[in-house]
Amino acid sequence: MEFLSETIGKRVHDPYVEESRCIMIPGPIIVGSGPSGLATAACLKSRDIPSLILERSNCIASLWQLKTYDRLRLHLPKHFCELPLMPFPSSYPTYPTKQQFVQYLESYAEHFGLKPVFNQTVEDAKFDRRCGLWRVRTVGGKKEETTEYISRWLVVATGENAEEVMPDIDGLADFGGPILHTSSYKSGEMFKEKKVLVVGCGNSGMEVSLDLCNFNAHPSLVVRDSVHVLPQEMLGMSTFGISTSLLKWFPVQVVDRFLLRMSRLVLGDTDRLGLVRPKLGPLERKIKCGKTPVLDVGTLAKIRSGHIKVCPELKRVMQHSAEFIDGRVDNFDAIILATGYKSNVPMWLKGMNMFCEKDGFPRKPFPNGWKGESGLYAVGFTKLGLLGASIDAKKIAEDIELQRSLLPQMARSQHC
Ligand SMILES: Cc1cc2nc3c(=O)[nH]c(=O)nc-3n(C[C@H](O)[C@H](O)[C@H](O)COP(=O)(O)OP(=O)(O)OC[C@H]3O[C@@H](n4cnc5c(N)ncnc54)[C@H](O)[C@@H]3O)c2cc1C
Ligand SMILES: NC(=O)C1=CN([C@@H]2O[C@H](COP(=O)(O)OP(=O)(O)OC[C@H]3O[C@@H](n4cnc5c(N)ncnc54)[C@H](OP(=O)(O)O)[C@@H]3O)[C@@H](O)[C@H]2O)C=CC1
Ligand SMILES: O=C(O)C(=O)Cc1c[nH]c2ccccc12
Repeated sequence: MEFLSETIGKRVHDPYVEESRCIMIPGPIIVGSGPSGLATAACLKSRDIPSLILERSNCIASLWQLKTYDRLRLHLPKHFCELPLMPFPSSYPTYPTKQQFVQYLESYAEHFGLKPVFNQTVEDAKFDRRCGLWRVRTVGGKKEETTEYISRWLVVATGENAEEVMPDIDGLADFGGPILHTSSYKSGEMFKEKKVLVVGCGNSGMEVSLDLCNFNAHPSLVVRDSVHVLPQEMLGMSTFGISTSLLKWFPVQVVDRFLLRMSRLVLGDTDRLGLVRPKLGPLERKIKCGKTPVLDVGTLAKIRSGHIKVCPELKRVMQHSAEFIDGRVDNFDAIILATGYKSNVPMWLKGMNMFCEKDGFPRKPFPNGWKGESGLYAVGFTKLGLLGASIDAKKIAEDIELQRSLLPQMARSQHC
């Protein structure tokens, strides 16, 4: 098996070998080498099942390595974020830094011998009913060539954050200063003393605003609607940990009432700061609408002290300023779009009912979204972060092992 995957690896990387155009894969094809893809490949490997990971970028965990800011830390305690079969080093702090998390993922890939094929963007994946196989077409490599990979199983691990959401704001194209999405923001270094408009108040908008303050920039945060802000910890424990424990015993509405009462005690009345709370509670809203509550890591204090201004919805943007729906106009030097991300599955996975065309998520909600038909799987679309990805990965590996054991011996040894 090892030998075969190596041969395949060579063929894939060798642009002069004729067969590299169409490659039969002995195990599942996994699209995406983020935490979800790596976790699935590791769980498969632990069951002696080889897999091939296709990754559009040139490294593992590209979201974490290329699209996040320097000061990012995990905002859930580390034991909720570790991948299956390998814990975080005990020397890591409760909330590891981005660099530590990436180092952990690098060690994880090395430990399980995972070698994704980089620079391979999956542009099309179809199930060929005539032969019962998946045909996955990629573009990439030095010569931007097309390759077709063929397998019995396809694991979608492209993530909930595959593409940036770019908002349609009147006049944005006329703005004279820099406009960047949070996925390109590294630090506030280049914004010292500048007035920066941050559009969007999810965790990214909140944390980027705080980072800007720490670099002596002057951020204004657009809160167009409502938002739940919770303390990262309460009663000396993580809010996320308390929530998951309580959810085992109480209905979500009861847990939400408790969280809101505690938040009020720890953070005070956030409505007074312009951060109006939604009608649905924080966990119920996360489950029903996929909106992650903000875990406060210091932004509220900066709003309270006036270092971060809160603004209502934007009406329009002009060359050096912005107008808000309350009629207020203010000057800005730069705009940061903290407007979130979306799935890209509908762009490349064709003809399968498992994913919703509109939002690119599995139609069945957690815990049932991981398995589709014809050997199709989804990992990391649970809206439960890394914890959800680990749960999916384990189930997928177990299921593929079962499916494989049902194949006739001949087909198994021929890997198709
Ligand atoms: C700033 C930020 C902080 C976060 N912090 C936390 C946290 O503390 N805890 C937590 O649990 N979750 C957190 N999350 C949620 C995040 O979704 C997970 O941490 C995790 O990255 C999900 O892993 P994934 O593998 O599913 O997706 P990703 O990490 O997005 O990996 C998907 C991979 O698929 C590749 N890909 C996409 N499309 C294609 C294609 N067509 N062809 C080939 N490859 C493709 C991408 O390049 C990428 O490498 C955070 C998210 C962000 C944006
Ligand atoms: N430390 C950590 O662990 C961090 C984790 N994350 C995670 O990464 C994921 C992505 O987070 P994030 O990037 O914040 O994205 P989110 O989708 O969570 O938030 C996007 C925000 O942008 C707002 N928005 C969208 N369009 C507009 C518009 N036209 N005008 C004004 N506001 C707009 C949304 O408002 P509305 O709600 O009204 O649609 C929402 O508040 C989340 O799961 C988050 O938890 C992010 C940063 C740090
Ligand atoms: O950080 C994220 O994006 C996650 O999805 C994990 C997460 C952070 N805070 C939460 C609150 C409720 C459920 C999941 C999360």
